[in-house]
Amino acid sequence: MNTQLIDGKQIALEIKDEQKKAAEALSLKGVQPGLAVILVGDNSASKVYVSNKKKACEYVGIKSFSYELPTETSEEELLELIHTLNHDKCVHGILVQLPLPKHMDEQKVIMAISPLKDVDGFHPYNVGALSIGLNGLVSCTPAGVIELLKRSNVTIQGKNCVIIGRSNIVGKPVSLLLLREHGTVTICHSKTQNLELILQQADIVVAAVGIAKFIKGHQLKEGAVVIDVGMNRDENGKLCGDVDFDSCQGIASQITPVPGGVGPMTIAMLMHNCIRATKNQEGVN
Ligand SMILES: NC(=O)C1=CN([C@@H]2O[C@H](COP(=O)(O)OP(=O)(O)OC[C@H]3O[C@@H](n4cnc5c(N)ncnc54)[C@H](OP(=O)(O)O)[C@@H]3O)[C@@H](O)[C@H]2O)C=CC1
Ligand SMILES: Nc1nc(=O)c2c([nH]1)NC[C@@H]1CN(c3ccc(C(=O)N[C@@H](CCC(=O)O)C(=O)O)cc3)C=[N+]21
Repeated sequence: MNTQLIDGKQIALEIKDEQKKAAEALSLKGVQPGLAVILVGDNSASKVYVSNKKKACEYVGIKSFSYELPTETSEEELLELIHTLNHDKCVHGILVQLPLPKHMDEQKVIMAISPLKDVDGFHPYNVGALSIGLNGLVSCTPAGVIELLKRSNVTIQGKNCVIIGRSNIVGKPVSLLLLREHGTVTICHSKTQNLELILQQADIVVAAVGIAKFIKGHQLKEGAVVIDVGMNRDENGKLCGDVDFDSCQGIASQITPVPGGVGPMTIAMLMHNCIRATKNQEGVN
């Protein structure tokens, strides 16, 4: 079997180009999309993501408003800032980079964001909308996984989809989206028994475990499509996924690399969500 690479960087670029066109069309109507990104504390990984998001905004034509707050910021101050941004007409999207410092209640902070501006799709309103099939804002990484599959001509309907991981930000929403696309969905987690047996049945595998090279090629069914959400460091400090990429060669039919797979799609879908949120709030198409 000849294993094909799913080029997330390239597909993300296509999506950013589509959003750039949409932003130009909005500009002709006198509308400039705006995204506020809030970073609390100085997590170095978070800083990289935040700077990637700013670059993407510049490329697409979204005005970005950046707030870098010290670790000691109180929860009340952060809630106050979110409140102000909720009412700011120039801001159509609000993203609070996670994780937050330990003294803050993440759920409380997320719930303070207006669901209309919740471009991360983390607010319970948007999570609920997804679970009952309403058209809310969908979380960026899960939405990116679906776009990768669709744009690589992978059929989801009727296929056995195995998701490894059940977190609120990846595993669970990916499962709901695959179900919405008529996949037959199995969600695995740390208490799952016989993971190997389940994996052998999978036509589509989505790995969101957070363990470097957790899944090996010999565990897959011949021809499986593999989407690797993981972002880990290997023993040499090199960025790697949850899937042992090399051992999947010749077994998987298609696979995403890390880096260059799901990561760039997360940013592209954030741009997509910002444009959508802007259109909704401005009442334009
Ligand atoms: N590319 C991107 O844009 C993004 C990448 N990521 C990356 O994706 C990965 C997952 O992230 P996230 O969902 O936040 O991680 P979490 O740590 O929140 O969740 C990990 C999930 O994996 C499950 N798990 C852990 N060990 C095993 C095991 N031995 N067998 C089966 N399941 C197991 C856990 O099960 P249980 O629930 O039982 O504990 C849990 O549901 C990370 O590497 C993260 O860095 C995350 C977000 C965005
Ligand atoms: N509120 C919030 N929303 C998020 O969407 C969010 C978050 N918090 N906290 C952290 C995670 C992680 N995340 C990534 C974004 C881009 C890449 C990305 O661009 N990755 C590149 C490589 C980047 C590098 O070289 O380090 C790639 O995979 O090719 C990865 C991971 C968004 N997250």
